[in-house]
Amino acid sequence: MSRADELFIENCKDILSHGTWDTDLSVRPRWADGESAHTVKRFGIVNRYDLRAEFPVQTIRRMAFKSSVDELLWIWQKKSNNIHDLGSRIWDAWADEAGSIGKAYGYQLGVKHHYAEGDMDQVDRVLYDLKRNPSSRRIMTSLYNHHDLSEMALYPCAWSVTFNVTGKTLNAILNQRSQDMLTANGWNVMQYAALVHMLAQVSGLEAGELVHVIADAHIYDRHVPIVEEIIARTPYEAPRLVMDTSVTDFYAFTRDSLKLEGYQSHPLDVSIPVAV
Ligand SMILES: Nc1nc(=O)c2c([nH]1)NC[C@@H]1CN(c3ccc(C(=O)N[C@@H](CCC(=O)O)C(=O)O)cc3)CN21
Ligand SMILES: O=c1ccn([C@H]2C[C@H](O)[C@@H](COP(=O)(O)O)O2)c(=O)[nH]1
Repeated sequence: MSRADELFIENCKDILSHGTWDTDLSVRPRWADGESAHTVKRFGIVNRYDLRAEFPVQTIRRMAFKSSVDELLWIWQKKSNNIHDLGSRIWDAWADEAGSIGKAYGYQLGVKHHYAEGDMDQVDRVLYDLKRNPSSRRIMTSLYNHHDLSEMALYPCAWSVTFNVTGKTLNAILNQRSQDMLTANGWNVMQYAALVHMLAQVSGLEAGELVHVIADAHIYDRHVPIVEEIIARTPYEAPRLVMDTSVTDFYAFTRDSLKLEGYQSHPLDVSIPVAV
């Protein structure tokens, strides 16, 4: 069975049986009908995915792999904060009339900073260090810029990545302050796993481990029946990730450069409501 399923099932069972509900507290997120979106949560979940063993994609529910890679490229490659540059509608609820989500995600990665080696944005700094300073312990990105929080439609959730080169292997820690388990756990894991594979390929490295650290891992009240249904299913084996190996420049990847070969999954007939 896919390791991504195993961990998701384990995490959700833990949250549902030992989690803490915020039903008695006032909360920020709302459902489309205006009701408060409450959650049950566990604090401090750490999941390790060995990308050498298999690609971490859930099979207990069909995952929109290409769409998740498209969002990742929107943030990391296009460095855009405008939904008109995104292929899906997943950020529509947070965009203004011009399509902007404010100074969040892609905007932060596109800001140039001054370093001793020259002016670069955070992505180019990572690409530079992976090639020229692989022994560095300072290869990391951060979207959580307090100076700009008041101008972000939503504060960054998957907010920091620490890269580490060990031998010829590229490992990464994804730090996430808040995780909507049903909507985005599988989504965030597969897109950041894809990022590690892409960065490894253009840096002459092999993808190693993805460590996912989640501070607040929660399940929304209206998601509980859907989670219960999907975690009772029997997972399939993980598919194989096939990458276009001719790509040597991170900026040349497209959503079609990565494919899942032999992806078997269970269909999900209901649509998942997303709390805004
Ligand atoms: N409450 C909440 N949960 C989130 O996961 C979340 C937010 N808000 N706000 C910002 C982004 C938007 N995210 C989203 C929102 C929707 C889907 C979603 O509907 N995914 C579907 C269809 C994807 C497609 O259009 O292809 C899926 O099946 O994965 C995924 C991530 C993750 N983030
Ligand atoms: O990549 C993402 C983006 C967002 N989320 C979820 C986590 C929370 O449920 C909401 C954000 O609400 P906050 O009150 O700001 O924590 O969005 C995610 O899981 N992954």
